[in-house]
Amino acid sequence: MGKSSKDKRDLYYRKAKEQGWRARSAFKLLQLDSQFHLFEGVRRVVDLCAAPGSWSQVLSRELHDNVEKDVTPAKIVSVDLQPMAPINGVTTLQADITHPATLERILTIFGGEPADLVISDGAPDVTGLHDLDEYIQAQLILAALQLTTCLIRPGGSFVAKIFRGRDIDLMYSQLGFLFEKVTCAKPRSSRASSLEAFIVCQGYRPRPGWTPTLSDTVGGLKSTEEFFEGSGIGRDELSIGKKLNEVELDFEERVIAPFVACGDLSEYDSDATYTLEKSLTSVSLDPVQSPTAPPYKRALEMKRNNEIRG
Ligand SMILES: C[S@@+](CC[C@H](N)C(=O)[O-])C[C@H]1O[C@@H](n2cnc3c(N)ncnc32)[C@H](O)[C@@H]1O
Repeated sequence: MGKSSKDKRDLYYRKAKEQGWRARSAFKLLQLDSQFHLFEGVRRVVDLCAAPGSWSQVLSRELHDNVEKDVTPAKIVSVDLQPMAPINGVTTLQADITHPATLERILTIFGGEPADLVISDGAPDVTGLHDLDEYIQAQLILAALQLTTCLIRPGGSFVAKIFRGRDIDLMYSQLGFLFEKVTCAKPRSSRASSLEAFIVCQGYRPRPGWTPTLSDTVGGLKSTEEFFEGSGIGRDELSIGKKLNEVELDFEERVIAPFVACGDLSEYDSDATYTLEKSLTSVSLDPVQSPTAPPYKRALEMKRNNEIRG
């Protein structure tokens, strides 16, 4: 389907074309970096769910092409189910982030050294069934987080796209067990009408003695409880965000991540009213053909068992 005239009017879409970015999402990462200085001191970085590759282009420019002559460029690994055209200084992997072998492939490229930064702009195909879409998106974030905890060094950072839904306070509180600082950021280039935002998690600090591990079955993510097993964090503590969501509490008692807007407002195109990214618009429920096959499989099972509505 061709671009509508509304798409063409979008400022960031036009700017991306002019500046040679593969997608307008490049500006989201640039604006997040200008707010949070994500790239400072980064030697190894992973871009999860990276196709078509505008975030990887940003990483390539900032951490490879533009570094001083006497500085060794960072190692950049980009992962997506879709093939990606090559980018200077970037190793691309066509792989599923929910597959345990993907972790080994990344670590091999890093020579067994941990990453300083993991970013994830993951989005599954939407089905239009709200509960199903929310479930699959949550699974993708959980997959990115589980992979990240097996990959990053203490003190490292994790950035991921989220859609601010019902259980978001729960996620913030769980991330609070893993990182010193968790912020929810909405870059100016992210359409105002969209629920999209980014969690910026800084200062990874796993509990002493806890070694995070992935499930060894394909697409078989660990549940949050299984994942945190052995960390000393109890089930009650893990569900505290949810509990707090269910009752009206005084504002200070709720676990709320600071919310910041970033980027320069002056050029913001208020005309852009649509909410879905290009990659979110196709619909596929085929568990084999779908780019997010493992989560879909589980989601379809859940739908069959009437565990979710829609
Ligand atoms: C919004 S796009 C990413 C855009 C990218 N950040 C950029 O700047 O060009 C979302 C991507 O998530 C990928 N994706 C979805 N599920 C995935 C999975 N299980 N493993 C790897 N990639 C996945 C899709 O293939 C899609 O390319």
